[in-house]
Amino acid sequence: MKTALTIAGSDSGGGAGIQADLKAFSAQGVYGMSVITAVTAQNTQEVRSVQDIELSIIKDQIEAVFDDIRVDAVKIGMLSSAETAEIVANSLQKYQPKFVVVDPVMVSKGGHHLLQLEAVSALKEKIIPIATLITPNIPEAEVLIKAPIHSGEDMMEACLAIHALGAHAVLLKGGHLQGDPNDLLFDGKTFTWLQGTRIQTKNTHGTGCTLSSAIAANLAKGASLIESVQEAKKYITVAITHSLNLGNGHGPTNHFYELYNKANLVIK
Ligand SMILES: Nc1ncnc2c1ncn2[C@@H]1O[C@H](COP(=O)(O)OP(=O)(O)OP(=O)(O)O)[C@@H](O)[C@H]1O
Ligand SMILES: Cc1ncc(COP(=O)(O)O)c(N)n1
Repeated sequence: MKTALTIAGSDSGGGAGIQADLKAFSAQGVYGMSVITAVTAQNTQEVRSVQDIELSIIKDQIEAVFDDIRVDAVKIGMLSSAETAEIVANSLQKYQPKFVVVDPVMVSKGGHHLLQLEAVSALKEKIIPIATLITPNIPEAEVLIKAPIHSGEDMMEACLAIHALGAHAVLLKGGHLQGDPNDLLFDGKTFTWLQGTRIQTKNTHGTGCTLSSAIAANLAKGASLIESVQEAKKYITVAITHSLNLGNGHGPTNHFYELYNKANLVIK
């Protein structure tokens, strides 16, 4: 069985972070493992508090996994602090995983900072250069390139600028722009648009976590970058279509694998 490792924060509400990542790995038929960087006390409405995990424990978790178990792909989510970003980058240096998908998580749907502002430069300098693929949403990309993004043309410019920071490929998610959520993939040579159809729901907690984990799972299974992104876009679209009305805020997406396997959806 292929394997994937998520390095991310825990969401007690189960909709985002490590919990979403492991659900997505399982639904994709990949064995999931986790390194927890921070514990959040969170539900569908808010992040109440955050406890960063001690740096030595983060390093130990990474080493415990890699020293014993084959890791076919890594996904990185919430990093919280500059120190955590650095210890993750330095620890991965030793093991050189083949695929590293980075979801540059910055702010929760409820507006809570999940990456300290002063940690953005560590993300740029330490983590982006080791990314096979980085998957920012529009606000995250705006922080990375320090420029506003309003149109498809702006999205293309942003992909080029983020690629220049050292990521091998960029998937810029268009969900935060008006209209249909079309995402743009740049692999260093070619631009590919992934067309979406906007689903009218408030239950989109953890969509970015789910998408990036589904991409990592497909890379682990040996799919190409474009195939992995298309399969993951299909997965997140089905997961949002059947999202769950749990809690009073942004409910979670639905990882029930039978829905996905039965869905006759083609992403172009
Ligand atoms: N309402 C929607 N209907 C269909 N697809 C959507 C919708 N909202 C987002 N998407 C898609 O879901 C994926 C995740 O994008 P999004 O922009 O929501 O990420 P994100 O903001 O990083 O998510 P999060 O911060 O909740 O983890 C993208 O492929 C995006 O196009
Ligand atoms: C631990 C953790 N990781 C990531 C997110 C982002 O998800 P969202 O933007 O849907 O709040 C989150 N809320 N919590």
